[in-house]
Amino acid sequence: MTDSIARQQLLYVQDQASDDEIARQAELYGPLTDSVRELIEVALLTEVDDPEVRAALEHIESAKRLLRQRINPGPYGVRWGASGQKRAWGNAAAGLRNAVAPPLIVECDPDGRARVDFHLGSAYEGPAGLTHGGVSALVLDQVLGAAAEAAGAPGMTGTLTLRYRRPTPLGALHAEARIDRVEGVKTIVTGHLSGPDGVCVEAEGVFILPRWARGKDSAAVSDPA
Ligand SMILES: CCCCCCCC/C=C\CCCCCCCC(=O)SCCNC(=O)CCNC(=O)[C@H](O)C(C)(C)COP(=O)(O)OP(=O)(O)OC[C@H]1O[C@@H](n2cnc3c(N)ncnc32)[C@H](O)[C@@H]1OP(=O)(O)O
Repeated sequence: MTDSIARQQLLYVQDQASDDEIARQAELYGPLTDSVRELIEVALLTEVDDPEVRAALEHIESAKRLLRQRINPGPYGVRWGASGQKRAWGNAAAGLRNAVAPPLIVECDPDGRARVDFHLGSAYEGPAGLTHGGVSALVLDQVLGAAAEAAGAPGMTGTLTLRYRRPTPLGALHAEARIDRVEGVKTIVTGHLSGPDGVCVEAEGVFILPRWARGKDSAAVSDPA
């Protein structure tokens, strides 16, 4: 086994946190993450005068000093608590502690369907006024992957094929996915991302349970996030 695979496995952790402790952390860190996410938008769009920008910067630097006093060297990894509750809180698309995530709160069914209504603000712009194509890929990767995981057939993305049918606006969007078929360690999932005028991006993904995870307790990797 290569070092990088061994390091990757170490970041899947059963930390035995109780449901109460997980709820406490979610209540504490959720608002922090939301505030930082809003800060990204405000920093992008503010038009206040120079002194206000400099004053805001001082406040932000001071908040960072406070938070840095004790810090996980990172990344966050994926953790399971005592009841099996999963926390992928660092996830770039869905992580409760990741201000970069839109975030996606994906609803899943055990038959391998997933859907999410979400909002993309100005921080996700690609072409003027439109969603960045890589962000659409991020969203679809997550939603298709969640569908595979919900059905107990999780995997790493092997191939993700996208067809950008019409420009994706910013704002209120929807994505959904469903398992098309399972072929051994491969799960083939299809889905789309849509805006107010209809489907913007169609997707097909092949999700593969990596060699190192085969034969492991699949419940540990298949609890919906
Ligand atoms: C205990 C923990 C377990 C965790 C596992 C699940 C985690 C996720 C779970 C839940 C997530 C929720 C949602 C998340 C969504 C976002 C996911 C991402 O962003 S993932 C990051 C981007 N993807 C990568 O970085 C992959 C990098 N590539 C690899 O690691 C390997 O190449 C991998 C795993 C894709 C395949 O390697 P091999 O060695 O395990 O597979 P071989 O045994 O060679 O092949 C198995 C079958 O797959 C086909 N295959 C191999 N690579 C393929 C590919 N790239 N595309 C299509 N098919 C491929 C082969 O032809 C073979 O098919 P035949 O069984 O013979 O029919």
